[in-house]
Amino acid sequence: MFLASVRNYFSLTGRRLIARRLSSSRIGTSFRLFLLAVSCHSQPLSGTTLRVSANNRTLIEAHRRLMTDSGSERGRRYLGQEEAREFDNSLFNDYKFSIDQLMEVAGLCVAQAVVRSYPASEVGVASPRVLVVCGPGNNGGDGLVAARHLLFMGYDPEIYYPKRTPKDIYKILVAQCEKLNVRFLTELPSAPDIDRDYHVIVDAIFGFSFKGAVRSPFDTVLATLVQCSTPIASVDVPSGWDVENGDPNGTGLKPDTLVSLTAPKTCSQLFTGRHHYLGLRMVPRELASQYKLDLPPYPGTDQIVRL
Ligand SMILES: NC(=O)C1=CN([C@@H]2O[C@H](COP(=O)(O)OP(=O)(O)OC[C@H]3O[C@@H](n4cnc5c(N)ncnc54)[C@H](O)[C@@H]3O)[C@@H](O)[C@H]2O)[C@H](O)CC1
Ligand SMILES: [K+]
Repeated sequence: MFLASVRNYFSLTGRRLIARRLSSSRIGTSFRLFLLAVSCHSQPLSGTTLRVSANNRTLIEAHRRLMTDSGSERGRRYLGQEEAREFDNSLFNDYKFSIDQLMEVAGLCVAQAVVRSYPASEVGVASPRVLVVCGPGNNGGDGLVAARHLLFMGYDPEIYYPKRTPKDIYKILVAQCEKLNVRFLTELPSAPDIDRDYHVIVDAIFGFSFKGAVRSPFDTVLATLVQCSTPIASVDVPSGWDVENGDPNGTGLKPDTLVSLTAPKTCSQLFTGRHHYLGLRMVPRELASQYKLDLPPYPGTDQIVRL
């Protein structure tokens, strides 16, 4: 009865990964996963009368154990925060890729994922309106590139970029967008205005270097975006999520689409949105095998693959 209710809840909320595990595993594991799921959702369990009175420490520990146990879901290996940084450094230092090259492909992948998830034919307008919210680091840079490609793909992007890091790479990306008449907003619209004016939000705020509590001005930015019902497409990591532990307090974004870059980060196992893609098809075979990455093959000449 207990497990049946839990299964019912997960099927209702579309938690496919966890539900799959719940139905196939031992009670101990099931209970652990149940704790994990509750820890990810502060809202009451709709449609059930379940109540769990475990303290946060227990939940976080359960969550951490899940992360450790399931690092190789379907033979794929996820990158933790430190590994993602090392992996990145190796692409730069050992393989001599430049940040401009990687960011260009990353942004192109994000634009492709947005168009694939929200095609104009389904959105119902010729040029779907996209709000691209950019953070201060390279995740934000991916967003600037994505906005430019979305424009060339016939979409209508606008950018909110409140904290501009004064580095040439970002200045050039901004200048390109400005020259192409992509509008930069000086203020983030309210959630109702976003829902009225945009069809998709691209979350390019934080990626794999995010750490600790969200600092200003992004605390208020996230607080607004979580209230939106417009679908969110997150770049690499849903903003507000811990790169490894996800969103145990339920305060981060809840994207509908996630575009993991190079390899999925550990927290992506907790993603429950409809579309999960892998992009940045520039991982050398030797590096993949060094990190024991079993990445899915990309179809044909595609830059993204659905996970
Ligand atoms: N090889 C690859 O996979 C590539 C990935 N790319 C993208 O780059 C990001 C990682 O970029 P990085 O600059 O290292 O970090 P972030 O963009 O995640 O953010 C750093 C930025 O954010 C600030 N910050 C960190 N924590 C907080 C906080 N709690 N509150 C407020 N601000 C915070 C920090 O100070 C920095 O300013 C990766 O995810 C991909 O999206 C590259 O584009 C290509 C190569
Ligand atoms: K992000």
